[in-house]
Amino acid sequence: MLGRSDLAISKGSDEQDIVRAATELVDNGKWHLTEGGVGLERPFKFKTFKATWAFMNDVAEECQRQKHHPEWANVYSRTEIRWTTHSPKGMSAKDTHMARFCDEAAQRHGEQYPKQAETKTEGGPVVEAGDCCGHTHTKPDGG
Ligand SMILES: C[C@H](O)[C@H](O)[C@H]1CNC2=NC(N)=NC(=O)C2=N1
Repeated sequence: MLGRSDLAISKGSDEQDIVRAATELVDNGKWHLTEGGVGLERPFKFKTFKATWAFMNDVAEECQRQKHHPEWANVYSRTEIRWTTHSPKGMSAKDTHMARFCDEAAQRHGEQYPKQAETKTEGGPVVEAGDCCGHTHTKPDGG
């Protein structure tokens, strides 16, 4: 259970709603709080680059509807997504909404579960090239 003091909440937000939603996403979900509790982030992995891109496209369409953009990175079949509100700075209902949207969209696109060691991220949405350029794929586009 997260408390009010774990989060930096964007001014003008319903604080109880944010604490409740963030608790659900972190304690009962796969998201991590970013530094200072200003946002939520987590890595996603899919079977192919094509599936990853399709997922990111769905997220991008919802971003347009919500007028809210992510901080994200993509390498091959992985994407790392962070939701935080820049103005007013902190976590807002748009961030918790988008995190939930990502969970649902990822399921639709056949999310693969990252290994435990890969679920913790430090310092930003940067994904190591990792398995994208190894010897496991023979097709040039990897899938
Ligand atoms: C006018 C427009 O709604 C604002 O600039 C929005 C756009 N998207 C945004 N996205 C994020 N993540 N934070 C913001 O503060 C933000 N502001």
